Amino acid sequence: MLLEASNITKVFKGRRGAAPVYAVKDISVTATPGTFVAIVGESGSGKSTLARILLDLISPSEGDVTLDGKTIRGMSGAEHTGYRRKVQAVLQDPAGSLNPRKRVGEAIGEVIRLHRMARGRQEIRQKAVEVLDLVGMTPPEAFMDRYPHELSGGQRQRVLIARALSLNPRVIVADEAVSALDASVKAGVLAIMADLKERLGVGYVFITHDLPVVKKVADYVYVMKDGEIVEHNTKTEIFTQPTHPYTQTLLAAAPSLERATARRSEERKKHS
Ligand SMILES: Nc1ncnc2c1ncn2[C@@H]1O[C@H](COP(=O)(O)OP(=O)(O)OP(=O)(O)O)[C@@H](O)[C@H]1O
Repeated sequence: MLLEASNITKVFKGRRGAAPVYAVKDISVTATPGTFVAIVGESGSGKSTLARILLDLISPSEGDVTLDGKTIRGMSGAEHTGYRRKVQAVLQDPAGSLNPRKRVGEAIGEVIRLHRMARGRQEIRQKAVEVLDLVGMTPPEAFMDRYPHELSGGQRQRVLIARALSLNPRVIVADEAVSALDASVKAGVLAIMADLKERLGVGYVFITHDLPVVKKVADYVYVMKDGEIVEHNTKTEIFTQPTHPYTQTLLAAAPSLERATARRSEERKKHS
């Protein structure tokens, strides 16, 4: 399977007579199952806009997204549904993405039922247990009846990954999916994602401003700045021989960013 965004431009109307905003400009990205692709860039560089386009939530102004050569805009209703199953989202803010009134088992079960991934209460429950197990929430039965507020941030993020997995996706688009988590929890969720890549062949388009995370898990990296991709290469090349000045600046700033993040996390712990 090959997911391709080709020459994508997205223009938003300027607010109250302001000039139009070119959120992404003529960018091309590819993703495949079993590969961890990272899109890195600072705030406002267009990463989330690209994520929303890949997830078929908004349409590009120019360019096309294709899955195995078939463009999204040419897809029938049934093909769209298939696309949205194969390309799943795991977004930031796990608290906001889960309905506070639904238990974990229900939240996952309703997605399974809606997409007819299993039939009947027993089979649906079994599938939900299976995906919770896959994300390391063990024993899964202990989590099925919990509400989101009874889970930690890392556990909520795992539930979101489990819910996405219940649809057997080939690629998961993860937008700042671990950014809000403390370092050790973040490492745990990333380890699960890497494990799913190895065991199930899931691919990722992993959107982040967090270079240490990219260094840890990515296979291939796209660097975005002001709506453009300024450089893309294998992770090793990006980290050892960055060619674009912007990538070099990002890398030079990374160690201090890492220290600042660790400091913030320490301070949060002290105050909590
Ligand atoms: N619906 C919209 N209408 C107008 N402008 C928008 C809209 N969505 C995004 N933009 C603008 O497009 C640009 C890129 O935004 P985007 O959210 O994609 O960047 P980002 O790299 O994901 O940033 P962040 O990490 O802060 O979310 C920004 O200038 C933003 O203000």
